[in-house]
Amino acid sequence: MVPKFPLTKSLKVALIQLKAGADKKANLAKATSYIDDAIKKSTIGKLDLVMLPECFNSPYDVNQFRNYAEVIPTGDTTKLLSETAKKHGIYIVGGSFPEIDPAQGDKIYNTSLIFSPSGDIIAKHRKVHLFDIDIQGGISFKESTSLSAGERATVFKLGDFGNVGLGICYDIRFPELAMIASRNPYNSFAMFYPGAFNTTTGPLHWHLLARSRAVDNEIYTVLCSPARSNEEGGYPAYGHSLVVDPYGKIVAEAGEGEEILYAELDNEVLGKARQGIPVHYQRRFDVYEDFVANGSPKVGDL
Ligand SMILES: NC(=O)CCC(=O)C(=O)O
Repeated sequence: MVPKFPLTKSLKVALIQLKAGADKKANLAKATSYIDDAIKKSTIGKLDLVMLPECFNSPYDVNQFRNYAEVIPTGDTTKLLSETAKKHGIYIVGGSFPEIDPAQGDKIYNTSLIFSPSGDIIAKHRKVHLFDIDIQGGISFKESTSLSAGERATVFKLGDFGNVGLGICYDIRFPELAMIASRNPYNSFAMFYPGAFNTTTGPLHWHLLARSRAVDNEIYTVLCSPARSNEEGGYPAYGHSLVVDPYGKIVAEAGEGEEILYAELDNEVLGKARQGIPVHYQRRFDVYEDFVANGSPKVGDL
């Protein structure tokens, strides 16, 4: 008998691995056209959710974020994603895009929005850990030169399916966000990460991190990347959008180009993983602290 676990029914998803260019209008048109196509051509039956990658409406470039930034909820990107979710009656994980917040002195954030099938925003996550790295002979990137960091973890209710945690790309390197989302009282069944790893760090850690967060927490991890760009001087996104199950097994993986990736998050698999290998219930909080229940992590959805 499979006990009752946090994913109440299977969730059918499509991940849109697309390449964004300099023209914002064209990026938005491409995203909606891919969403329409994903729904029309679904190979797994009726979809519940469609996900976009990190920075899908702009180049991934610290010098460009301010030029593409929009106020939420009045900006074009928010309006378009809301209309698209409503038109199709589907959840949308709106990748991420640069947000400008006039209430915070015009600070810019790397922000992800989740839309319900009626077009309402049900969650908003501002990237908590900014991507500041410098690998000799590899890649240097410093998001903090133009972006500000979010101040809280994000967990939201995905209708009847259950709870989900949300992070953006570099956030996946910090196990705490997934740990917070998967433990009581949040008890999420998945972490969603729009993310743009690159050709240096992707081969090193993309799969390892997705599988680690999945197996540590016995949850699904869902990572949606931009397609690889071969433009001179552009950010070399890794591609390989990925869905990993609670055993740490890859259930779907994209290549490097533009692609729609379909996957089903199976509630029975999640139940069986937790039943068969019950680490989820064997933690020794008498030996080490349950920092999620006893501490007070900052968690929100909007
Ligand atoms: N967009 C990002 O946060 C990139 C993160 C990344 O590539 C990494 O290695 O971490």
